[in-house]
Amino acid sequence: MPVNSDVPTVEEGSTGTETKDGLPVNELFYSLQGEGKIAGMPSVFVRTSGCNLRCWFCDSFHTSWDPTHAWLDVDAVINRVTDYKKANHVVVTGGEPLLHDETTNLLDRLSDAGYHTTVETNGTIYHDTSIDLVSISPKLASSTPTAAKDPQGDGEWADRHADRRIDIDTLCQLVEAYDFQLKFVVTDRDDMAEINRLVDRLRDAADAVIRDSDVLLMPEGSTRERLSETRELTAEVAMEYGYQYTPRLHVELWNDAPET
Ligand SMILES: C[S@@+](CC[C@H](N)C(=O)[O-])C[C@H]1O[C@@H](n2cnc3c(N)ncnc32)[C@H](O)[C@@H]1O
Ligand SMILES: Nc1nc2[nH]cc(C(=O)O)c2c(=O)[nH]1
Ligand code: SF4
Ligand SMILES: [Mg+2]
Repeated sequence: MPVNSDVPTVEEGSTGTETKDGLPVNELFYSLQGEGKIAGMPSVFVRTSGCNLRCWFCDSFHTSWDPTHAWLDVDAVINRVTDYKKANHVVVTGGEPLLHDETTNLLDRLSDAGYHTTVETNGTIYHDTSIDLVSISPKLASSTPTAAKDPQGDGEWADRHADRRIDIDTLCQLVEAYDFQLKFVVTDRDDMAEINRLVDRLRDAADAVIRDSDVLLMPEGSTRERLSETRELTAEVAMEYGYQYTPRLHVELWNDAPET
């Protein structure tokens, strides 16, 4: 279901989806989970629009930098999910799906209906809801949209992004409440120092065990061409540090096609 309607005006500093009834849905589709511990699993994806961060590399530009969506109520989302008869897994992603209070209702309803739920989140927002796997992707300094890297402006989001991207208390809440994976986007070997520091801080602060196998390294790249530049380096550092490498199966299979 491509969704492309009702584009809001984006004020400076807004998430791009100020409140209205229902959920701002950018796309809803059936694919294979491409990333993480359950990569390969047939899954329905619900992609909400609006984000509190602005990674320069965001592969979902139309949920963050230029949010586009239709407003769907939870019943409508559930109806569309149940159209995919073979799916037992639902991935709720974005944008930042936990920005929207209504996402908690969606997750509770999906769980009541018997689905396994994964939430893909940047780890800056906590909600008490029905999540079987929280896939946390904390954003590293290398994700900051500096003037040189900003995809559409002059670095206006850089400070706000840098201030918001890591919130240790919220990361602790998430790993304490749910089964989790910590999925870091690797752009360069230099990212490893920050990843190790953050994992150490979390191990100190959180009342949950964080195994090396809960730490996943994912190569940056939203195209096959870019992935071919980052994946060997990412595989090497995964072996060096004992963390798990995660592919981006959907990019390998379908490149940057929408609804994959
Ligand atoms: C679009 S984000 C949506 C969920 C949430 N906002 C987040 O960042 O975790 C979905 C996943 O794609 C990853 N991602 C986004 N752009 C990427 C890129 N260019 N290369 C690799 N991973 C990327 C994010 O880190 C996250 O794990
Ligand atoms: N196939 C596929 N797997 C994914 N896993 C996480 C995704 C996301 O955008 O959050 C994603 C995605 O966009 N497509
Ligand atoms: S946090 Fe996620 S959705 Fe938001 S800009 Fe970064 S990658 Fe995109
Ligand atoms: Mg994606």
